[in-house]
Amino acid sequence: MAFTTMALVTPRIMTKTSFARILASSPQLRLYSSSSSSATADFEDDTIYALSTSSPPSALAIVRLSGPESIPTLEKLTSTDFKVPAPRKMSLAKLFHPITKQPLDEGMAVIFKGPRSFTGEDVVEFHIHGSRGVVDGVIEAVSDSGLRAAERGEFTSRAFQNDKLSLLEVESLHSLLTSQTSTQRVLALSTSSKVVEIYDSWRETLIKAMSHTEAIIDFSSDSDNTDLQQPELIYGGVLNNVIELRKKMESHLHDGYKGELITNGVKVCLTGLPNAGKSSIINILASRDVSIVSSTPGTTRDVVTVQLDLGGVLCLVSDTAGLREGEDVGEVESEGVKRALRVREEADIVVEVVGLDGRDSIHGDDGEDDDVDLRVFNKADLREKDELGSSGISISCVNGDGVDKLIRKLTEVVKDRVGNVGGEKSEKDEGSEDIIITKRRHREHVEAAYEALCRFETLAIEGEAAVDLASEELRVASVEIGRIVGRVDVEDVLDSLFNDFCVGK
Ligand SMILES: Nc1nc2c(ncn2[C@@H]2O[C@H](COP(=O)(O)OP(=O)(O)OP(=O)(O)O)[C@@H](O)[C@H]2O)c(=O)[nH]1
Ligand SMILES: [Mg+2]
Repeated sequence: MAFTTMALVTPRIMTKTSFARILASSPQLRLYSSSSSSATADFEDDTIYALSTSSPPSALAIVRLSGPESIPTLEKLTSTDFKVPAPRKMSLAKLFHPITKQPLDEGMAVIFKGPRSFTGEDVVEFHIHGSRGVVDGVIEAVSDSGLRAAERGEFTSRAFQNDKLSLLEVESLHSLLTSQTSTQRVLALSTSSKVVEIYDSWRETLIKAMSHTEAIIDFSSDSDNTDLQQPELIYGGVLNNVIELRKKMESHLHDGYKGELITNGVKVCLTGLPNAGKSSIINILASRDVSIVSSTPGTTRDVVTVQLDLGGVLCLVSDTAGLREGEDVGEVESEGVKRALRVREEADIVVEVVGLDGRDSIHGDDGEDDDVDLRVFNKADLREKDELGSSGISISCVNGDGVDKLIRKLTEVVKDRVGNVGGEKSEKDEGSEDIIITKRRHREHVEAAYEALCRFETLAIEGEAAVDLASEELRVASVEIGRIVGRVDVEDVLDSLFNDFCVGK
C-alpha cells in the first residue's frame, strides 16, 4: 500500500470559488541526540540529563536532570551566592560552565525533590533560551559535570521503576505525546488512573476469589464433607462475584473497537467503477495531488492512503483502483483491483463513488453492496438538475459543488463510528465507569482473562473434584489483568515501549 508521507490534513470545507489548500505540518518529535538502545535494560542509579524540548532553535528550551547528582550539578553551574530554590519554585539562575566559568545563559531553574518528582528521584530543570549556542553550552556543562546523557524514554522508565507510573500510565503518556488529533488526546488523558483503578479492582476480586478456592483445596483434603459436591456451597459468593466480573469483561470487550479506531485511525476506502472520480475526491480531501487523475479509465493501480483529521478523528483515507474485470483488464490493473477489494474488505467505512457510468443508482437505488456506508454521486456538473436524486451526496470535483456537504457527512459517519470520545459529557455520562480499550495488547489480555473465567465457571459445576483446576483459571485471569497495568511480568513490553519514547521524556 502506498502511503503518502504528507502531514495530517484537516479537510477544509470548500466553496465554489475557493479551493483552499491547507498544508498543516504535523508536530515532529525530533531528537536532540540519537540513541537507539533501550533504557530499561540496564537501569542504573546514576544521574542523567537530556534536552526535553525539540531541537534548537526555539524561544525557550528545557534541559532536565534526574538522579542524586541533579541538585549538586545545579550548584556547580551557578555562582556561590546562588541559593537553591525551594522545591517547585522557579528561581532566576545565571549559569556558568563549572570548569571554564564561561557564562552560559540567564535562565530559570526549578527543582523537584524525590520522591515527589516525575521520576521519583531528585530532578532539576533548566529553563533556558532555545538557541543552539545556549543549549549546546548548557548540555556540555552538564556533561562535563559528570552526568550521563539519557537514553530514549529513560526519565519515564525511571518513573516506572520507582512506581510513579504503572505500565498502563506509561502507555497513556506515550499516546498523549504522539497524539495527532483531539480525540486521541482526550482518549490518552482519560485512560490512565481511572482505568488502572478499574483493572486493579478486577484483579483484587480475582485474588480474593483465588484465596477462597485455595482455602477450599486445603480444607477439602482433610474433610469428608458431602456438601463439597455442590458448587454454590463450595464457592459461596465467589461464584457470583466471578460471574459478575466475567460479564463486566464481556461488555468491556464489546466496545465496538472505538479506542483502537481512535488510536490507529479509522480506515476509509474510496471505491467504485473506473473513472468515477475517486482520485479527484482524495486530492480534494487531502488538499494536494496525491493521486493521478486522468480521463483514461483504470488509471489508479496502487492503493494511495492519506491521513486526514475529520472532526478530531484520525482517518486513513485510501484511493483504490476502479473495480472492473474482463478481457480488457491487463495483469497489472487486475492486481490493482485485487488490492482495492482487499482494502474495501478491511475498511471501517466504505465510500462508493458513482460517476456517470453509475447513473442508474442515483434515483434511490442503493445497490446491492451492503458494505457501503456512504454513496457519493460525482460529476454533478455534467448531470441535468432533475437527474440528481435524493439518495447519497451529489458533488462536483470540477466546480466544488457539494464538497462541503461531503466532508460534513463523512465526518458524521466517522464520528458515529467512534462514539462520543472527546465530545461533551452528558449528565448521564458523568461519573460513569465505562472505559474503552485503547490498545490491542490490552484487549488480548482481557480476552484471555475472560476465557479463563468461562473455563472457571464450567469447572465450578463439577464441584470439589475440579476445584484445583478452577483455582488455576482464577490465577490465569488475575495474571492476565495484572499484565495490562504492568503488575506482573511485563519486561518484553517495556523494552519496545520505552524505545518508542523520545530522548528527554
Ligand atoms: N466534469 C467532471 N469531471 C470530473 C469530475 N471528477 C472527476 N472528473 C474527471 O473524470 C476523470 C476521471 O477522474 P479520476 O479521479 O481519475 O477517476 P477515478 O475514479 O480515480 O478513476 P480510476 O483511477 O480509473 O478508477 C478525469 O478526467 C477527471 O478530471 C467532476 O466532478 N466533473
Ligand atoms: Mg483513480
